[in-house]
Amino acid sequence: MSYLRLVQDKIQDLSEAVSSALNIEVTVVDENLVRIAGTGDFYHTINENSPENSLFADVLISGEPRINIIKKDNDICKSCKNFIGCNEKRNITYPIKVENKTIGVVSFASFNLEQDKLMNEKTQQFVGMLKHIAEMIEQEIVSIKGINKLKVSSAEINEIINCINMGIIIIDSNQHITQINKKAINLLEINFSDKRVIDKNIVKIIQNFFIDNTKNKELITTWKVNEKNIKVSYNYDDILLDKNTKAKVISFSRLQNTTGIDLDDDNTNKITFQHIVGRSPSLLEAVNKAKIAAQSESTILIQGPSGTGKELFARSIHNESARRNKPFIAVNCSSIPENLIESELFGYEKGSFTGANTKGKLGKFELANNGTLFLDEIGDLPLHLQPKLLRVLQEKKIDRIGGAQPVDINVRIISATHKNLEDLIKYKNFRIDLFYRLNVIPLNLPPLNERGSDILLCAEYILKKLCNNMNKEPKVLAKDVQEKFMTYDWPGNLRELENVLEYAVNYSYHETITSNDLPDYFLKGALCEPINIETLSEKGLEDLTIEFEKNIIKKYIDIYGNTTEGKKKAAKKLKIGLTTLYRKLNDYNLNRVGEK
Ligand SMILES: Nc1ncnc2c1ncn2[C@@H]1O[C@H](COP(=O)(O)OP(=O)(O)OP(=O)(O)O)[C@@H](O)[C@H]1O
Repeated sequence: MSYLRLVQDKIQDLSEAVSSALNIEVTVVDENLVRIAGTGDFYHTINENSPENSLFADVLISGEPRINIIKKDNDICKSCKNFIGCNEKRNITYPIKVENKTIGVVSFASFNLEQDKLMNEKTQQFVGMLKHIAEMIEQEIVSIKGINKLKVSSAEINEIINCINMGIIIIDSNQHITQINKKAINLLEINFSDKRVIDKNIVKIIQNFFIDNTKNKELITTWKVNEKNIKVSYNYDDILLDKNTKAKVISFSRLQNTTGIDLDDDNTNKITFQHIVGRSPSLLEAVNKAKIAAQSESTILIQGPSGTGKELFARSIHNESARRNKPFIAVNCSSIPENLIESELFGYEKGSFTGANTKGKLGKFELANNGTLFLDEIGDLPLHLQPKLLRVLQEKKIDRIGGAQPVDINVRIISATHKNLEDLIKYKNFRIDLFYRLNVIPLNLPPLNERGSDILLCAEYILKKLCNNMNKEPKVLAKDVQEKFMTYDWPGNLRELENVLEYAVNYSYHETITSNDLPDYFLKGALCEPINIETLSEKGLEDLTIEFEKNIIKKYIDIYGNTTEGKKKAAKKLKIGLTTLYRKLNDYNLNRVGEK
């Protein structure tokens, strides 16, 4: 994986902003010549390779900018494999360098006469902007590399790869595993923690491990793990962790086996309605409605605030439906970069995304065939993909990217959102026709603070589970803790309850959990503490802003948990990228928040 890929969605956002401000097209290509971002015509070839004899390759190799290249007159362009298919007129390409090594290029291009005139007139200005963009990207990469360098062998790198919804294994030049993410552990069904895998030769885990030495391909193979055959599609990249350490990053996902049982998602601990705790009328109404819905084939839309159990409901419905032995595939529409959602959902044909010879990729719809597709955070599905989803719902066919024929599909859709879809419809961010198709059976989950004594029932259930998992003696809540639980607002709902209890189980040394064992933020009770004007007078606005930001970040981590998942949630709530959150946690020395 190139470093540019780690910030792909940011670079795409930046390219789109620059393109609309300047009215020219922008693209960024990484050191493997893979297009990372692009606007206009370039957009359609994101993730594809540029030819090896292209202008971009020339800038990558020389490390020098190429200015005002007119395609029809330029020798490199004329000998480029893509000369005929390329509609560019004029181009300025600038190298992106990190520590004097060219790791990619950023390019402005014209595709019509108006853009061409503009580029000709403003060449110097554009070169200056390209230099600036290249430096911005460089700074972002340097900060990521900084983390890598500092913590190459620490949990930090693991946290980053844990955010990726694919199995990731990093091996050194001796084939010893240096990092593995949780998804990989799940997919390979290894029943012990990453600590016992790290430093092992990969063949001790994947007995028949062998890497086909053709780069940039997505390959399909069957790995033997603990005498079990696991069919995967994988690819790999060589990376340089620091000056001397070469590593391979293997990314993979699991494919359906011949029986059609879901292998892609960890649905092994079959969750059913029995796992949904609570007796409050609003919850029971939702459970009863969901049980009836499980017997039908209609689409279901689950609405409710974050952490109220939407995924738990979706899995329960699937596992009690006629599709229970077929795949349950969950997709979080907000965590996949916008430019990748289409290929994630619908897949692509061989050759349409390059890594030119790739065997194509199955989309989530096909992986979920005959089963259930859970579209979480459906409110974040980009507008331009909404008609495509509507078509699948209406016609039960999908169009793979680059595919000639539609593919028949039999998938039940359960979608969920914490957003108010009616509001999104009002502001034209969600199509009303799609809403009606998804919302055949609406399920509304109440927030925890409206479930009355369910709070204590859930607390008891979660406490038992936690003590069991953490090998601790069973614990109970002191009376005053129960009272606090009943009056607290629970903005993070069940997830926050789980986090508060996990903290308490860690820090209580007695059978009874008292207030002393609870995290500070919970005891203070509110997300934002009131501002005391008296204590502010000495500080300037900048210091106060920093302090405020630090407090907010700390409290969100407290609520959502100091885990990768928790950080993802916190970043989402704060509307910042995960990389930004990591940087701020580092800057504010908050990497150990949540610990007393
Ligand atoms: N009624 C319940 N009883 C027991 N555990 C629950 C209940 N509801 C939710 N949980 C637990 O709370 C956690 C959060 O639930 P879940 O992920 O399903 O919420 P969500 O609404 O999908 O959250 P988000 O919108 O943030 O994705 C999970 O660990 C889930 O098992």
